[in-house]
Amino acid sequence: MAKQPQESVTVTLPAVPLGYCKLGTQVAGHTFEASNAAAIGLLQDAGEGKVFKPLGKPECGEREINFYESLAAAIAATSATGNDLNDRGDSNLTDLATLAALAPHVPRYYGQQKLFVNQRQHTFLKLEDLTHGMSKPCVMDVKVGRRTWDPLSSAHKRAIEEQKYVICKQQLGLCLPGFQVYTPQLVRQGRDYGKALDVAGFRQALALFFKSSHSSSETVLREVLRQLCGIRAWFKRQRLLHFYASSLLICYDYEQLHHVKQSATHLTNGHQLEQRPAPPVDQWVHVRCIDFAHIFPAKDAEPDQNYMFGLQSLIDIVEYMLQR
Ligand SMILES: Nc1ncnc2c1ncn2[C@@H]1O[C@H](COP(=O)(O)OP(=O)(O)OP(=O)(O)O)[C@@H](O)[C@H]1O
Ligand SMILES: O=P(O)(O)O[C@@H]1[C@H](O)[C@H](O)[C@@H](OP(=O)(O)O)[C@H](OP(=O)(O)O)[C@H]1O
Repeated sequence: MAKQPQESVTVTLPAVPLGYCKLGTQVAGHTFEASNAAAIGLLQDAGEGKVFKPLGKPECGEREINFYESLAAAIAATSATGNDLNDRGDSNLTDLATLAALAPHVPRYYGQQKLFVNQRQHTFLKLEDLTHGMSKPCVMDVKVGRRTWDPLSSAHKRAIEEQKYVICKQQLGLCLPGFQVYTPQLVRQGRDYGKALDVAGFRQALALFFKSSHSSSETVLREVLRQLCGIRAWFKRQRLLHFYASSLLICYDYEQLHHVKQSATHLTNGHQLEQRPAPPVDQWVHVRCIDFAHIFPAKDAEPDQNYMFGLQSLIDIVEYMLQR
């Protein structure tokens, strides 16, 4: 039988549902790959302000869903009982109140959503887009903790994790899998850049990200410090969970730096300026805990020293930048 001529079809991956696209501001984590239909990254919807995170490996997805669902249940229980769960002497209720207190430091969760991507159905977590409304989003993903392997990791996974970002991880309890910043040109760096950094390089990357030479960087740094201290206060209080390989996502809008500068000029020389005043800083600077794929119950109700060590290093670096 004569062979039919084959039509060559070029499929551009990812194939995503109408109204969705790749999350343009994703700086780290699992991403789409042009020639691998199984590689799935984060999606965003058209202007709705939500991101969609794929569940990934089954055990990771299950832990992350459990985390967000438990947090949602704790928030519901706390609001139903008028925020007085701590005073009732019931340890379960106290735990719910403690967990609920993490909510301001985590992206809002809107449940699960199934979407067809690359011709297969995947489950996604629907989350608040921390960069929503930013015209020039600067985004940094900082992974926290000297130890980034969880208690169920194989010896192989443990070895892989211990060989990455070695200097920063061991000395600071931090690593830098990716960031993007406007300078004003958009500069993006990924995991290879982060893996090559020593402590001085890590500090320089933060100086670049926060534009420590820019006159408005103090406003951003003070707000980042305030939010980091809020997260530290929660970790000091809680004995429920240990976070492995979890990140802090730091986002701010480069565009707003000019408004801050103009408001400052307005105040100092008394002239009327046409420009709008800057919105409140917590509307365009966000620091949130993300990535709960390796979250585990705290063993023997111990505090999460591994996370707190890294978090304190980041706070020390930000405080140092503010003093200069
Ligand atoms: N709520 C959010 N809003 C905006 N961007 C987000 C949000 N969550 C995640 N991102 C973006 O996606 C990236 C990856 O997120 P996340 O760490 O949750 O994914 P992951 O694939 O589990 O990562 P890893 O490979 O480290 O396990 C972040 O660095 C950030 O750029
Ligand atoms: O920092 P890198 O070099 O990007 O390394 C990745 C990072 O450690 C992720 O946390 C991990 O995903 P999990 O959290 O899902 O384990 C991923 O494992 P994977 O390649 O097995 O997915 C690693 O490749």
